[in-house]
Amino acid sequence: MEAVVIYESMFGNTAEIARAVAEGLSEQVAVRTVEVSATAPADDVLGADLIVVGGPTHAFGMSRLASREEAAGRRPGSPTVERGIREWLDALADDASGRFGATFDTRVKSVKHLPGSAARAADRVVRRRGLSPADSPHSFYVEGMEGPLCPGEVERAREWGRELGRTALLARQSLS
Ligand SMILES: Cc1cc2nc3c(=O)[nH]c(=O)nc-3n(C[C@H](O)[C@H](O)[C@H](O)COP(=O)(O)O)c2cc1C
Repeated sequence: MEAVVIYESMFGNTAEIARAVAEGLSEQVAVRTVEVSATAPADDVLGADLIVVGGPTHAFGMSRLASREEAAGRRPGSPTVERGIREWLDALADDASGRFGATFDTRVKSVKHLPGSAARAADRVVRRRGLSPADSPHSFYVEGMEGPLCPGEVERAREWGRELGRTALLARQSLS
């Protein structure tokens, strides 16, 4: 069983969560962690049974080029990522169907009551692509617009990774 964690991150918070999720997963399954702009979706998911996708919440949903440019403007030297998880999912072929999928995001704790979440938006696309959800979309919280992560979130992400690994393994065993 192999998992791949695909992530997008402008300020490093989602990257840290992605690494923690991968750490948790690695207790159960083989795992690769891939930054979203690094390669093409078809190569990223090759051989993966579980695809975990995460990114920052921008303007109540997944980032767009304009919101990534706005983020980059806040922190000189940060990358203007041409491709975020929205574009990555758009380019993911329908033949990824039949695998397990899970989504996560980071977002600001003080506006926790607001409905917008990149993870939920990504989850809708993942389902449309025919992946079977391994869990509900998960949010991890940052203190302010640029972070840092709230206390305990890295540990929570590691635990979620463990759970995902267990769920995906059990689901695959029950299918075979
Ligand atoms: C342009 C922009 C729009 C944002 N919109 C939201 C939002 O709608 N809701 C929210 O909770 N956080 C919002 N944020 C805060 C981001 O979620 C936060 O920057 C992100 O979690 C940090 O992740 P990263 O370090 O991986 O980039 C926004 C940030 C930026 C730069």
